Amino acid sequence: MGLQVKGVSKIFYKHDEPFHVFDDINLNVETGQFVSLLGPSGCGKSTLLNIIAGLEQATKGEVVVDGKKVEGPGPERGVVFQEPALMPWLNVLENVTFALKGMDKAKQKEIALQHLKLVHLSKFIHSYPHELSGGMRQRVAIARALAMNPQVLLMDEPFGALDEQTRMMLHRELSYIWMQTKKTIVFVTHNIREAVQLSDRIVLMGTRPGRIIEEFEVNLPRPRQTTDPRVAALEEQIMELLGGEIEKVMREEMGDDYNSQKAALLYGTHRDMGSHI
Ligand SMILES: Nc1ncnc2c1ncn2[C@@H]1O[C@H](COP(=O)(O)OP(=O)(O)OP(=O)(O)O)[C@@H](O)[C@H]1O
Repeated sequence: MGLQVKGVSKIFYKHDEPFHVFDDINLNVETGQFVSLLGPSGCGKSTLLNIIAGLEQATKGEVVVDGKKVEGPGPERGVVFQEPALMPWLNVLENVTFALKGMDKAKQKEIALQHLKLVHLSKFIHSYPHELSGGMRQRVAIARALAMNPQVLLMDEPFGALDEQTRMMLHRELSYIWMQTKKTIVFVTHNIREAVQLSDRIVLMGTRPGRIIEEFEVNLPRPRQTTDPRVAALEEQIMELLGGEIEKVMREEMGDDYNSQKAALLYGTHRDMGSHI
């Protein structure tokens, strides 16, 4: 199931003043594609994802999923957020079956177990969220979203709060799940390495005003190795493009305190200094 973002603009009102997040965003995501929205803080990635999810309304334009205009959330679009939002009083299995309410109980259990197996949590179905690591909790959230069998999975920095090792492990798991399930995935991140590891296509967003600056097709075999010179070259190319955008955000946030050399040291805005934006 593909989706189209057609001429979407968003204005928020802050203290009665209009704030233009972005204007006239156009994006076409094909069925089964893994597309990352990558850009600096505040460029509107989450807002765009929320509009696709139907959790936020576009000020102008529309989103069309499988030929139908999005008017609100729908079962064909599953969402995974940075915080897994599990119910602490339910165990892992119940957290997933809860999402399948209305279905026959035995069927609920069968589907939940099948998806918990997919994220390698079969041994933990009776554990409670507080007994799990952050990575495991996020895998439950992914299983819960997939159990509802959405054709489109919308992910908003799902691994943003996890340590590097867990994040890398989940990258491999998500790639595997994507290959197994053939879902269409839209994935928000501000991490260049993550976008390059996972995506078929990277949509680079800039800020002030929010817009799409560039798109990259990533035709590299999976799993992608960071040591692969083609991976490194693409990361470098993206960092080059985004350096100016990040500086723009920092200048705005820091005002007179902004100093480009210090910013490079502190936040790695210089092109040789890391891939995290
Ligand atoms: N409900 C809201 N009301 C007012 N302003 C908002 C609201 N939601 C987001 N914004 C503003 O819209 C802009 C875009 O926010 P958004 O969260 O979409 O950016 P982002 O690119 O996802 O950033 P980050 O990577 O930091 O999460 C920001 O300036 C933010 O302050």
